[in-house]
Amino acid sequence: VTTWHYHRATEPATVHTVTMVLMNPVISKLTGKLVVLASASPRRLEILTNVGLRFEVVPSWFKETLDKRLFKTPHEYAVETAKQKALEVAKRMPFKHLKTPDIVIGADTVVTVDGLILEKPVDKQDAYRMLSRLSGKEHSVFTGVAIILCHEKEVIDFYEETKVKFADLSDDLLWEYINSGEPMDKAGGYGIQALGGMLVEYVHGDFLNVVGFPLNQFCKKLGLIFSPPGSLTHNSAQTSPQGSPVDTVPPAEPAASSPPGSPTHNGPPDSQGQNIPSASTAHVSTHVNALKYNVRENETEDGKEKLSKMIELMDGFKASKVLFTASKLHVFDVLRSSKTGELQAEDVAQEIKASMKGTERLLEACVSLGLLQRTGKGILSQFLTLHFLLSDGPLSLQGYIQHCNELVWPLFTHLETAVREGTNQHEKAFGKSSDNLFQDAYYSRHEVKLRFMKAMHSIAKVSGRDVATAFDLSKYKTACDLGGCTGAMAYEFAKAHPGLSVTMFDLPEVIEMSGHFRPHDADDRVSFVAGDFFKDELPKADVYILARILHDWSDEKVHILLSKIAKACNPGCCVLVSEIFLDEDRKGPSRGLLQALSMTEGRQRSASEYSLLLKSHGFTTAQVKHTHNLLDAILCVAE
Ligand SMILES: O=c1[nH]cc([C@@H]2O[C@H](COP(=O)(O)OP(=O)(O)OP(=O)(O)O)[C@@H](O)[C@H]2O)c(=O)[nH]1
Repeated sequence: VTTWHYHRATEPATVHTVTMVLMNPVISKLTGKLVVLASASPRRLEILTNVGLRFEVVPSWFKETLDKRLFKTPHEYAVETAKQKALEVAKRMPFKHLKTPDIVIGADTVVTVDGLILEKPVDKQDAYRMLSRLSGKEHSVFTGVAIILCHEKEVIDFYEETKVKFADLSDDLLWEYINSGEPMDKAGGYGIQALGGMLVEYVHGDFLNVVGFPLNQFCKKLGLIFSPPGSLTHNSAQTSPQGSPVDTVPPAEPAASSPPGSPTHNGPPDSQGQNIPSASTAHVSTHVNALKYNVRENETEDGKEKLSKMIELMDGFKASKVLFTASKLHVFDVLRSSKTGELQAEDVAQEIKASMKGTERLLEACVSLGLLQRTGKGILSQFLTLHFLLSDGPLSLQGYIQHCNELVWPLFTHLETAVREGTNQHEKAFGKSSDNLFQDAYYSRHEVKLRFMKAMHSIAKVSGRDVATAFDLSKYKTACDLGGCTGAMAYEFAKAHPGLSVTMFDLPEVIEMSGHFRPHDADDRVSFVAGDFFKDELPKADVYILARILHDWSDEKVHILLSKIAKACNPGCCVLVSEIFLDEDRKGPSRGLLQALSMTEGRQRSASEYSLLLKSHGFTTAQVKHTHNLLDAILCVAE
């Protein structure tokens, strides 16, 4: 007994010392700072205490009630919840606790299976539902973590995914487990660290992430936050207790000028064989390391990846212009029209009336970008992308490609001024000022209007089916597609919903040209009405469709339009908004954020921003659909 006690008494101390030594470079960065864990989870407390972190616990009051449908992925939901938990504490502390923390850490753990997000069960039945769903299957556990740097007003967030497979579990076993009481405060209804471990066949990934806190990644992030690459202190990277690196600094190599055996930037090996920075070597060698790190960044895998990303970005505009030019010169149409679908470069040059040398270069560039395929010596054939690139055909993007070439490209050449002034550069790009972009620019001249309409038509054709089938509209009889341009979206809705008649409502100058785009098998349930949705009375309908409309307008204008729709709606009627939905943290998709750069008064919004705008006019969000096509969709029902 004595011996046992002796070990119990000394072992933790030994572990503690080693822990402190190993974690010191990362955890010691927090010494003297007020670190707050915004979590009531005893597991998180234990995990962080075990590595020697000193912190206060202030459980968050944030209710985990974010609308899961608004998130494209479960990890975005977990990260956003973690962020909200941490922010709530960061905001509350200066008032309630009369002190401002330096750092607040929030976390949220969820389990995902069969496309569902499982949190903590609300009762035993709920736990049974969760566990029986997990039985015999692999599921993912995501923990989102947010680190708030209160003084810098910065949020660093990340997530970790671990895959866990459950054995086949009998009902008896499940109930026995549920009656133990363990599932109730745990995501997915089990605690892998305790009895729940018996349910598990395998774990792929970070075990502690399942328990509630991805310690390894957290330490890496701390390393990055407090020792950014190239800074004078970042060389203190060591290994975590598990032996994995906790900093991004590549393994130390002796500097070229160092004599063999001389101390590296990490200092001499300590008694455990670990490199601990010594007070005398750390500072000097940091310079060497900082320099070495910068110079050699392109030699690491991570550095190479970043470099190739940079090159891709620098060349991005050339690639776009190759696509625009090949499309404008009808290269893809020419290839399609050849009997075999294959042509020699000289034949293409002749057909498109261009120089041999220039055509060859263009074709080679198209091959390198995956737009065309080379099948033999100098022979090019149509590639899979071709149906998007032809000037006609059901999925032609040509209209949109030419819109990008003729309208968006010139605007982007003035991006610097647009950024400086915060305005659209239409006047600079086209020599004409415009108060109303649609009236003054897009619809001013016949060919410009046609080009613009072709662009809208392309987008509606390519994304229309996914938008039209996003929700069950079978109980509705009539729809009105506001600003529906060529009617392509309206026809898609009519096709997808046999009981629906669709009115396409747009400006008279648009309606007069919509006949050009009428499909040969046009459905007579689609009708066209001319009017201005800001000024004129809206046609009566059960469903109002706003596809690619709201992003063009400020919140103020959106409110004007939505209040008109709300007036026209009876309870139960709905509004379907289809747009690119920004991620809730506005970190993407870049397609939406890049488009915003040439906007005038409009703005890109997230699904929850659209949801809020509609809510203020009495519409409750019923469903959100991320289509993975050009446009997403949200359906909101009038109360
Ligand atoms: O195997 C295990 N899986 C999960 C857990 C614990 O489950 C909860 C997850 O809930 P949440 O992230 O919402 O955190 P809370 O406990 O509610 O605390 P907050 O105050 O941070 O919201 C978490 O406690 C995990 O530790 C487990 O123990 N084992």
